[in-house]
Amino acid sequence: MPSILEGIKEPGQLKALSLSELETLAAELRERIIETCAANGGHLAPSLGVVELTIALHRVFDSPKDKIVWDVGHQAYAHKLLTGRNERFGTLRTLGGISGFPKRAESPHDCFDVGHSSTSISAGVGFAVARDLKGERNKVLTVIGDGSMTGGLALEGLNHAGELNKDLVVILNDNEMSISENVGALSNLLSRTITSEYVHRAKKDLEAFLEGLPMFGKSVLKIAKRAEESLKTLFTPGMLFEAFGFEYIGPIDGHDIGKLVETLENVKRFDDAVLIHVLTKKGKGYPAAEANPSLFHGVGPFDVQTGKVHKGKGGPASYTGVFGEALKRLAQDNEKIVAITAAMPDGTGLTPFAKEFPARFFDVGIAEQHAVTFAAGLAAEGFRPVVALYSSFLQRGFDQLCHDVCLQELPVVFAIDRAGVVGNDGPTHHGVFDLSYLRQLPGLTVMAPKDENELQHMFFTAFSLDGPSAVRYPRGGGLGVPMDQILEPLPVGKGELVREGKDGAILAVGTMVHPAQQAAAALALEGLDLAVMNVRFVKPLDRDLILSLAATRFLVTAEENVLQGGFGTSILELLEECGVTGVRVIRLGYPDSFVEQGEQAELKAAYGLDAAGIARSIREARGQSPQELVLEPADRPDGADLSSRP
Ligand SMILES: Cc1ncc(C[n+]2csc(CCOP(=O)(O)OP(=O)(O)O)c2C)c(N)n1
Ligand SMILES: CC(=O)[C@@H](O)[C@H](O)COP(=O)(O)O
Ligand SMILES: [Mg+2]
Repeated sequence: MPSILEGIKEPGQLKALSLSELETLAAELRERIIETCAANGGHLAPSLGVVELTIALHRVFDSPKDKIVWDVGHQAYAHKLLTGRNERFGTLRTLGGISGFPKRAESPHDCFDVGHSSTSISAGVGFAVARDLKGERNKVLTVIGDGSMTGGLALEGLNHAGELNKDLVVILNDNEMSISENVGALSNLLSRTITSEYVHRAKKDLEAFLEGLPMFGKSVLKIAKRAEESLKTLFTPGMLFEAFGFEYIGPIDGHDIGKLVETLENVKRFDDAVLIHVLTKKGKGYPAAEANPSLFHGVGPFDVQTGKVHKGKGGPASYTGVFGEALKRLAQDNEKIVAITAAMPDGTGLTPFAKEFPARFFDVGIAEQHAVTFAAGLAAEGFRPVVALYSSFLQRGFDQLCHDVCLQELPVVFAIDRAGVVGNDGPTHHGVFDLSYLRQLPGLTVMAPKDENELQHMFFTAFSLDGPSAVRYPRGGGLGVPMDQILEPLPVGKGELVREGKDGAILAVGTMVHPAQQAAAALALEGLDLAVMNVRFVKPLDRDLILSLAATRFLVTAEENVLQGGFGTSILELLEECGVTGVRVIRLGYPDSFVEQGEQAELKAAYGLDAAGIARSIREARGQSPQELVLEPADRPDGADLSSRP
């Protein structure tokens, strides 16, 4: 017998289902989500937590006329399955497949593209105001997690929405988790257990205070005891959201479809700003994910039966891990070093530091802007903060980087992880803009390591500088190079010539150095003798070395960044500035379009940023016919004996 899910081609069909059929559908959705994430990896725990909520939303409202705006969008798998994408769901997060996030281009039911957090309320206010200006009638519903609610943008949205008091429903999906445990005062307020602890503590403090006053006796203590109930009422999330101008409903059980449907039916009739506080369990329905929601937040392929995540090939330590270890070592010698993350202690490799130096570690929640300015304040008082963020999330903190750090020349170190393409998370998460937005900032030193050993020296260098600095490095494993035990500062603004050559030079940044060496080795066999420079410092540039290489009259720049305003552009600027003419410059990088999702290697190959692609571009530029590039096993990072065709 076909499952209920197989029969759902569009969400309107949910209206005909009974409560028990909806419950069966919830189980089928979970099964489909689990099997797909087990094969492809994905945001399993967030999506499992909102299965009932998603069913209820589609049962009560009429998408796409009614707008359902997901925050982050990593929890929208059930939404995708109920809106005509069940058959293609097996392609989730793969090249050319279904996106892991809502995407307008993918379905009319995805009304807003997303991937970064805390955008839903602002977007929802936009939808609501647009609706009213156009004189249309539809509901606007935003679904935001407790973690995403800690982002400043969400609070800006709430602030505006409450004042406008438009017909807007904000659903707060409170699972008491961000990727790791949620943090911050707001999270404490939302938390059911901590709320009651807080009330208890407040009561105890009041009692202690009153006992200390001789003129008050036991009778006042009795009053204080009675005050406990009033305190409970006082310290509720409702109070906060009502202060923002929202009607507060909840908290309600987010796994009770009947209750959710009933609540949403009631809310459908309101035309004010309403906030529904829904309590859910992250990972609901899959024991391994319930037990370890952080691991299963965004998980790689795993075994469904055992819940064991498949190990990769083993391989070298990740750049992230090397950063974390190097930072610990540096912090042992320098007590002024403090570390800051915006809700990603594991992802940025700061967890070991946090364990060793709990008082010097700060998780500020999903608050990149605050993270950067907070670091600036610390630096102004003589501390040496490192702000560890993913490249694409640092985009949020650009003004703070410019205005609060660089303008004041404060020695804040930026550990910019996930630079370059990140893989299956796709365009919202690729870190392909940072070189462009970093290199324009006066006084900022910008480094990119060719391997994980150089990464640790770069952090040593960064902490030895008097001004701001950034080290950008990719997602995933290093090259497996030997690691120096003694860390040393690199000469600032000096590159490294890793291969000599008289016919031209490849100027390669970070992850591009190794493939550039491979390409140069292959082209040497064809009679083309190219030098390779490990750029190391995108800012300040090693002008002398670059100008000496320009004497060959053929320069190729290679970077994992968009070509617009990136490293290659800086070379054109340098040549123009120095009046150097007659040099052919080929710039390799990502184009002026958003890079799609796919495996990192697939994407690099597709954009000509692997060894084969670099060699191909060089041959084409020199008018040579395409040839097969054969890589020697020793040239490959994994040592595998493979050939790549350009
Ligand atoms: C601006 C930004 N910073 C960081 C992230 C990484 N990130 C993705 S989901 C997430 C936690 C979200 O928590 P919550 O909103 O409570 O959703 P849950 O996963 O608990 O359902 C974080 C930190 C992001 N997507 N966007
Ligand atoms: C949704 C989100 O932004 C994060 O969960 C992100 O997917 C994490 O990616 P990494 O696996 O690179 O840490
Ligand atoms: Mg949460």
